Amino acid sequence: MQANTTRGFLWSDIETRTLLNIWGEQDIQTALDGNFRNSFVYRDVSRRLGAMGFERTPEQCRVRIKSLKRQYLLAKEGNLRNNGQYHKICKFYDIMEGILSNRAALDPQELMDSGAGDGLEEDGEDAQDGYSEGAGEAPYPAETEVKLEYPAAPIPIPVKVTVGNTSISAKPTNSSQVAGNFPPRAPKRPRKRRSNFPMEKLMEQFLEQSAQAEENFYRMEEQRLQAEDRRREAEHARELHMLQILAQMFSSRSSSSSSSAPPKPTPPTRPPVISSTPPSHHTRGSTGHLKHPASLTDYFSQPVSSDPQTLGIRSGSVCEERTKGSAVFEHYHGVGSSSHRGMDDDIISLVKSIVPPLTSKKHKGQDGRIGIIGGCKDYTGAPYFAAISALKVGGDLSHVFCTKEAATVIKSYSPELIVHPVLDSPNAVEEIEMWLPRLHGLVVGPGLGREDGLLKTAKEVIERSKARDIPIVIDADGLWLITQQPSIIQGYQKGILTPNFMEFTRLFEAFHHEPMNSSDHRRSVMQLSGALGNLTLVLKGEQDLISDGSKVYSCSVEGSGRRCGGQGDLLSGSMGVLAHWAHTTSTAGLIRGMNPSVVAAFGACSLTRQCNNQAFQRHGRSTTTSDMIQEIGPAFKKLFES
Ligand SMILES: NC(=O)C1=CN([C@@H]2O[C@H](COP(=O)(O)OP(=O)(O)OC[C@H]3O[C@@H](n4cnc5c(N)ncnc54)[C@H](OP(=O)(O)O)[C@@H]3O)[C@@H](O)[C@H]2O)[C@@H](O)CC1
Ligand SMILES: Nc1ncnc2c1ncn2[C@@H]1O[C@H](COP(=O)(O)OP(=O)(O)OP(=O)(O)O)[C@@H](O)[C@H]1O
Repeated sequence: MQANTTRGFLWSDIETRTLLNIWGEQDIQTALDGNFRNSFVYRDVSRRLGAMGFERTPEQCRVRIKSLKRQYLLAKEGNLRNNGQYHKICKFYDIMEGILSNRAALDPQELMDSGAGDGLEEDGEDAQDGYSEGAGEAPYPAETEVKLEYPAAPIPIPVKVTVGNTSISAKPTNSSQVAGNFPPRAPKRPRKRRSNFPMEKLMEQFLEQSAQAEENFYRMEEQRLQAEDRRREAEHARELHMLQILAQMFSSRSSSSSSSAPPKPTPPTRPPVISSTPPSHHTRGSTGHLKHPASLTDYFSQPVSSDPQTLGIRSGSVCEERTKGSAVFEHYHGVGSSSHRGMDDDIISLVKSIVPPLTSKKHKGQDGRIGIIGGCKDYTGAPYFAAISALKVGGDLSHVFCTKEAATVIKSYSPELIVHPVLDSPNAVEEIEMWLPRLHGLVVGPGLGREDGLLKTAKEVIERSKARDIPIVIDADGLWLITQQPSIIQGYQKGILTPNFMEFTRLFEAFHHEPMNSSDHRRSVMQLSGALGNLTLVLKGEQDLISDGSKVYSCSVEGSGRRCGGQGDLLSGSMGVLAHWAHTTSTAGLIRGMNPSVVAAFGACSLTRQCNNQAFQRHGRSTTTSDMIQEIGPAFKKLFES
């Protein structure tokens, strides 16, 4: 028997719909119809579900289907079809109806007649279960560790029914009563009243409330599991960070002790990045980037300040700012400062700290599920570049939401991508929104085009993603949209805009209603970021300038002279993943005094430029974005894992 490896009891609507779609496929139905044993069929169902990004064991799939069939039967038996109540009992009634009505082997009369249990068992799906249905959903063979779809102990469901002015309470003993053994008559009621009582109504209310109780249970379970997930992720991030600090402490100790030369005064060439303790505790390592706290406990327990006012700005210089009792990011570039190698290294070490460890404890999806909104008739390469880059950086799943016409083309580029041909469908927003709860980051714009309908959909998706607090990177045609309606993203702290010079100029002029001062890009970047509500802004170019309105960071990792189209898509796709990692790490309190969006932006810019450099060394003038994508792995390793 297979042990359960998934986390939750609760199936989301989208997960259930996907399961039903798979279960309803012709070959699956045929296999189930024709076979006495069905375990291999559910293995296939589970595998297909996994390919869609939902990890469930075959046993869980089977139990879920069984439960759905029960709900379907209840709704059908309850004869609620005509008054529209059936949806409350069986949310997926229509889909079930569609599948089961096509099932040749299933006699509808038989379905209606089979009062207790599943009522659908004759089709062979459950014939080899090895357990009986009589005691409800719970009874698995003893050795099975599968988490139950329903709680092991039946939930007593108090039912309150109002008839005229009289309230009646009924207490079923367990869920199997709800399922199949519903008493033919309501208990303990005066004969006179019963004769007037609308039995159908009573049953309807009873079923409705039992479904409600079941739903409440699932909701609570979901909340518990989410809290558990967050705790686990924070723990992972914390462990990793402690290891990194330890490694840096050791390396700084060993390099200073291995040196036979007499100790020199500490050169001020590479100032430390992070200080977690008040000035009196500072002990600067001779070679490390981190100002080592007196102890690790101190490091994690200090209060944090990321307030730009607290940090201060000193134009054109590297400076140390010490604020009593606050962890401060100690140096940065003010407006107009030149790039500084030590500075780059310091931010790179922060990027390193957001990279999640690769461990055997994780399951698919935990390191990032990224959505790309883009891909239309004219542009299929851009969303592909963004989506594949997200995977190559270390995201687990990449979804592309594109137009129908673009979908097959994008799929044909790569089996790695999950492609949804929904962007131009009439209910595009709802179709995309179904996936939002599962996405950790969104990239809007690569290859989106500028058709009104598509831009309107993109706008709605951005709004709904903001409501879910999802990091959003906006590039290319997404920036066109923002130029028309800046309020869509203004002030959203998990938003990052990545304009090239042209796109930046359009945005700037839309905001400031005056031409941009092209002699001082730094000032313009800072100004526009401030006007956007301290949103993180990346002006791409010879140097990538990154600002969150309080400081300007410049990324000048060496690239090459090759400017092939699509490099910006590599940048935005990888940034989508890094933004997720940075915000997760920041939530765990592990990036201090630094805006996580800036850390992600800096990481993605460095990576893109490094890829460009490496690809150019191999291919020279013939370098393309695909060549750069091949370099993501080695470049990432070189920058962030060395
Ligand atoms: N393989 C694919 O599918 C790819 C598809 N892509 C997709 O194409 C869509 C349109 O994007 P886009 O960037 O071409 O459109 P747009 O903003 O009108 O820019 C064009 C104009 O801007 C100028 N210009 C550009 N950069 C500049 C700079 N740095 N500095 C100065 N000027 C600059 C340039 O001027 P020109 O050289 O013509 O004088 C030109 O006039 C979008 O969805 C994107 O994702 C791309 O991702 C590539 C790979
Ligand atoms: N002059 C340059 N020198 C070095 N690197 C550059 C230069 N211009 C751009 N880059 C790098 O290429 C990345 C993409 O910038 P680019 O200006 O090509 O974006 P884009 O025009 O939006 O791209 P796309 O072709 O995908 O639409 C930048 O982040 C930067 O790292």
